[in-house]
Amino acid sequence: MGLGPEAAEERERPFLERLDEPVRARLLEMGTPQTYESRQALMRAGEPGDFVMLLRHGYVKVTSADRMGATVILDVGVPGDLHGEIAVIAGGIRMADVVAIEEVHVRRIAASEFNRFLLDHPSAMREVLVSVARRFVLAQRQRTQSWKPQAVARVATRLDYLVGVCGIRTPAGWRIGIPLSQDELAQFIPMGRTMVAQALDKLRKAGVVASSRRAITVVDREALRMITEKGVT
Ligand SMILES: Nc1ncnc2c1ncn2[C@@H]1O[C@@H]2COP(=O)(O)O[C@H]2[C@H]1O
Repeated sequence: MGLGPEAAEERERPFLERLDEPVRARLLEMGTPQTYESRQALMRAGEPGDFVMLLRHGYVKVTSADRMGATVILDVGVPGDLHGEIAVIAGGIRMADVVAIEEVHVRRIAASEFNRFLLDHPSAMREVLVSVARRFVLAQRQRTQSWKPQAVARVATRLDYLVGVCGIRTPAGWRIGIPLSQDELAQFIPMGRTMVAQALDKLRKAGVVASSRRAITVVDREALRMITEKGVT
């Protein structure tokens, strides 16, 4: 997938899926399995990075606090994603919290073991680099989009991204697979909750999305993508 400016705001397939079979099998033998309950932190900002986590089942959110102390969701993580690589590679502290959205199963791999694995498998090293580069590109895009004046266009952009990450095809359209609350959706855009509710209402009335308390379905993705560019009134 290209990373050009006109590319949709999508990310690569999860890290694990991008590895060749023998390398993937080797990685899956490493570390120890662990389970986290919904809302439990897998790792916390500021802690030393002495392990990485390979997500095997369930969704997580990567969160940080803005200058006023409000929580911002930087991204969501899906099965196959790798977390904690930044502090492990840079040898520093965690840059964000990673929190379970539902019950999650991971493999926790010690930093020393993971670093050895990367040296032994240059193709995996490259894929870690791809993940980090991709996050960098998305963060830059998000930052430049935060001044998009149209609230509806900003909400539409994030919904389109979520469809790319965890969309489930249903007869009614693309259901967003991650059970995000309205507060979490607001933290992900990021935008005030009331503005998000108003934007969702406009999208609903335009026949682009259908939503209930924790489930959003993108009924018309083409129209959603048009709105990410032009907005609606
Ligand atoms: N903007 C981001 N998007 C996606 N994942 C992130 C982002 N920032 C941090 N992470 C992940 O969250 C982890 C927190 O611990 P690390 O800093 O070790 O490594 C980080 C990445 O794996």
